[in-house]
Amino acid sequence: MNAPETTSPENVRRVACVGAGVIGGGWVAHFLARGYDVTAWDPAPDAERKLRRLVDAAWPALTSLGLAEGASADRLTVADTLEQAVADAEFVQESAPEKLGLKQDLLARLDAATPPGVVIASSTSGYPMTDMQTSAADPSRLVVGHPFNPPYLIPLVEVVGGEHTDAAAVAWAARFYEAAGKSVITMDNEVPGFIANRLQEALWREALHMVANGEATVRDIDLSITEGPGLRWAVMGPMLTFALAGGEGGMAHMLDHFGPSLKSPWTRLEAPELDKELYDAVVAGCDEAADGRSIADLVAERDRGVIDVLRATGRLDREKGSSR
Ligand SMILES: NC(=O)C1=CN([C@@H]2O[C@H](COP(=O)(O)OP(=O)(O)OC[C@H]3O[C@@H](n4cnc5c(N)ncnc54)[C@H](O)[C@@H]3O)[C@@H](O)[C@H]2O)C=CC1
Ligand SMILES: C[N+](C)(C)CC(=O)CC(=O)[O-]
Repeated sequence: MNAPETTSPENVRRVACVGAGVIGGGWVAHFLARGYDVTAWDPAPDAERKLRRLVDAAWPALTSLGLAEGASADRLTVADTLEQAVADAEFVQESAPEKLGLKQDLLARLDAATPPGVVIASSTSGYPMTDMQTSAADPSRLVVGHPFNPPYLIPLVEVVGGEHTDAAAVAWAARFYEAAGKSVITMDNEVPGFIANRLQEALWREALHMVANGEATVRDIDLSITEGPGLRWAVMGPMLTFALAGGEGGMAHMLDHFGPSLKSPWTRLEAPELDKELYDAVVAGCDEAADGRSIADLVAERDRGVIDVLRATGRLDREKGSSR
């Protein structure tokens, strides 16, 4: 970074969130619950109303998890301009739409307006930072901090820099997210699609094939995960889960036994064409699966379920030991 960092990651008090939709709003709720002062900016005319509604909807879940000392939704300020939002920020989280040109311009604007030495993270779900940092005067402080929806409940953040990012900025961001209660995976190189999204997209691609081919309904696909592997994945990842499939022989036996099936042609399908038929089938299938529940109902149901899983697997107890 061009200037020495002004605040250590553990001492950050003021965070700016730029872009306040599903993810930016989720970040705002998370940082507020962790006791930060948060300034948000979003150019949409009704952004403040939507943001406060999102925070209000998340607050009961966050309260049941336990708020940091002094945490309050009143510590949110919605700024009139991007420049005002970041003027005093000690960390900036960008969560604008996933459009490369927009991210390039926005990160350059943020870099110009944010105090020197302050790390700026993008929530991008797939662009490499090398491609996004092209217009910034100081690209060295720009990192990816990829969250999972909703950022106020799902702990994981994937952190990685670009070719022009200073390694110190990546390390600073990882320490900051950890101090803010997140679980961090730091990548040394720009893995295409990061780690978790590569895995999720592989599953998603196969699910779309099955809907397109009439092999499974949207409901079958969701049930196959929630009543099947998804239950195990909340406890152990796919690697250790499959090691147990090898019995006492562990992963070695699992590979000897089932390794050859990896060569089956269906295990590496190309992405299906997202034509109107498939699009309509997936949207209609989700409406049917929602069974009259609104998006707000589903968000509340998801949040309750995630909290139950975090609690049942001891993650909340572990978190109590963290600094915030
Ligand atoms: N939706 C998801 O599940 C996840 C999304 N992400 C990433 O988070 C970012 C935001 O995605 P969502 O929140 O889903 O989108 P969204 O559409 O819900 O929100 C985007 C917000 O950005 C605002 N915006 C538009 N132009 C802007 C600009 N020039 N500067 C600042 N804000 C601007 C919009 O008014 C809107 O409120 C994307 O990079 C996406 O890839 C990451 C993880 C999960
Ligand atoms: C759908 N998505 C690719 C934007 C999802 C993510 O990036 C992470 C998540 O929340 O699953």
